[in-house]
Amino acid sequence: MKVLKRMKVKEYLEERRKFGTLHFTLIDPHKTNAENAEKIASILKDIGTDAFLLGGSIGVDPIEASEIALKLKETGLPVIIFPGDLTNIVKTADAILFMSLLNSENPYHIIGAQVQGAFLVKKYGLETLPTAYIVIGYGGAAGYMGMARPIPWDQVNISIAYALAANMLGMRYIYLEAGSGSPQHIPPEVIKSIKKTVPEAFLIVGGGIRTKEAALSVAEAGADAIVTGNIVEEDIKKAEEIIKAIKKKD
Ligand SMILES: CC(C)=CCC/C(C)=C/CC/C(C)=C/CC/C(C)=C/COP(=O)(O)OP(=O)(O)O
Ligand SMILES: O=P(O)(O)OC[C@@H](O)CO
Ligand SMILES: [Mg+2]
Repeated sequence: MKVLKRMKVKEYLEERRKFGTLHFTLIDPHKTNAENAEKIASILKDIGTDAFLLGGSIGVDPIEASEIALKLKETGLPVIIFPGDLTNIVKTADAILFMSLLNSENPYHIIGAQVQGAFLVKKYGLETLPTAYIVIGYGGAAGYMGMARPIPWDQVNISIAYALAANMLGMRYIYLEAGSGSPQHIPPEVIKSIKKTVPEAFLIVGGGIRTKEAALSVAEAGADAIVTGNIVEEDIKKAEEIIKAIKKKD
C-alpha cells in the first residue's frame, strides 16, 4: 500500500475498499482535546481504523480542531473534515466531506453553507469528497441542527430514491446517517437496497453502531465505510472490537 502522502484521499479510499469495509473513527473537537485525540488515534490506528473524521454539530472551536487535526495526521492516516458548519473547516486536515444535507428543509444546509465555505476550502487546499448526506430515522444532533426531515426507517424506497438522485447528480459519496447516539443503526435492508441500486457509490454508514454484531450487519449489507463516534469516546475497547470484527481479525 502506497503511503498517503503520495496519494490523494480519494485514491486511498478506493484502494482500501477493494479489501473490504473501512472503519472511520469520528472525533468531535467539542468533546475531545488534542491530547486525548492523539491517544485514541494511536490505539485505533494499530487496530486498523482507516481514517479519521473530524467534526461536530455544535461548539467546535476551529483553533482546537486544527490542533487535533495535526495530532491525527501524525498517524499517517487521512484526516477528513465532517462539517457540522463552517467552524469545522480547518487548514490542517487533508480533505473534507463536501456534503449537502439532501433531506434538509432548509436550503442553507443543502447549498447555503457550501457556498459560504467554498472559497475557504479552496484557499486551504483541502481535497473535496462530494457527499450526499441523508438523514434516516432518529437524526440526532445532526438531524436537528441540519433541519432534516428524516426519512422514516421503513420507507426504504424513499431512501433509495435519495441515493439514486444523489448518484445522478454526480455525488460520489453517500453518507447514510441515523444520527449520533441513535438507538438504532441504519437498517441492513436499506443499505442492501441502496448498494444494489448504486453499486459504484461509496457508501458511508453511521449513527448508533455500538457493537461488533451491529457493525458486521452493516458491513455485510454493503457499507463501504462504517463510522463510530460515541462508542470511541465511551468505551474504546468496544471500538477496538468493532474494528477487529469488520477487518476479520477475530
Ligand atoms: C460547511 C459545509 C461544506 C457543509 C455544511 C454541512 C451541513 C450541511 C451540515 C448540516 C448537518 C449537520 C449539523 C451535520 C453534522 C455532522 C456531524 C459532524 C456529526 C457528528 O456528530 P454530532 O452531531 O456532533 O454528534 P454528538 O451529538 O454525538 O456530538
Ligand atoms: O456517535 P455515533 O452514534 O457512533 O454516530 C456516528 C456518526 O454517524 C454521527 O454523525
Ligand atoms: Mg458531536
